[in-house]
Amino acid sequence: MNEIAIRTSGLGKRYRKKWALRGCDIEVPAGRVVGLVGPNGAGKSTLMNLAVGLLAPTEGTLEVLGREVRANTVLHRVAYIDQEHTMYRNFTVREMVKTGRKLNARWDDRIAFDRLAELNIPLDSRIGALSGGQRAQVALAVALAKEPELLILDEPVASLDPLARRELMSVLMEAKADSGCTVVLSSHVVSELERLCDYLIVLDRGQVKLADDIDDLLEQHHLLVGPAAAAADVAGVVHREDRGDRVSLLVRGDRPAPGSPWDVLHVDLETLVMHYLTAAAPTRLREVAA
Ligand SMILES: Nc1ncnc2c1ncn2[C@@H]1O[C@H](COP(=O)(O)OP(=O)(O)OP(=O)(O)O)[C@@H](O)[C@H]1O
Repeated sequence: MNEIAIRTSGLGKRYRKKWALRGCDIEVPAGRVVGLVGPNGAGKSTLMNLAVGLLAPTEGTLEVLGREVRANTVLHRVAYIDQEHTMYRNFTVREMVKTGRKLNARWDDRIAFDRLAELNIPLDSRIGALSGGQRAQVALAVALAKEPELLILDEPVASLDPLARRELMSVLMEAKADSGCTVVLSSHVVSELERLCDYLIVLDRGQVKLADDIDDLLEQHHLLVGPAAAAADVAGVVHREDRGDRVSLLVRGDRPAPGSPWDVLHVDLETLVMHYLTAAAPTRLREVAA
């Protein structure tokens, strides 16, 4: 298996005059569960669509599973579930599985049928008659029957209620444990990703703000709270919040030496991401986030 599942260099995609993604340099290690986060319009779907060959780059390079993405080079090894869990609504569940078998060279019916049986999803139901949670489960079962090495899911739980979200994520994690494939999933909800993912990519207005192991990110960052007058001496400040003569700093780098004027606090992932996004955001967004 390749050690890098997705490698991009200077990757960019422009729609007419507007860049949806630009200067994107990432290396996603294989076998990981990757969270892709960012506000609306950050470029998450664009990056995912590039990775599965649904869009062509405007500039830069993109390799998936060790090969440059061109029509059909690697796509039989990649499965993609879009935000709408797009499927033929008039097909029955069984017909969806059969269609998958016809369309894919690599395919194992049993993977889909076993998962659908475990979830008590009737094979003769029409897709359009299923609940949102069931439809998402069928989309996942069909994607897994492809035995993908890379599974990409664009906001897979956005339209689901909390119970259906939990069930889908638990099936996803079980499948990941069984197959060892690389999983990339996007979400707006960082707390949801923290439990599932071990690698994080943060996008904001088409730019990569962070791309790293979650454990490393948490290890490398800390919050310093102390006198505003001492802030100028601190290196690696990502975000600053002033409160009178006190200041709170999100810092990437070494912790201060003992005896410094700073209280050092642990930072959780949600706070970390929010600070990166507000650090880069226009004033209006900073006010909303405060
Ligand atoms: N087909 C298109 N034509 C023109 N502009 C587009 C098109 N698709 C996306 N964009 C623009 O590109 C930018 C990135 O969009 P993208 O859908 O990749 O963001 P996203 O992070 O997935 O957003 P969301 O969380 O809302 O789904 C946005 O400004 C969007 O308006």
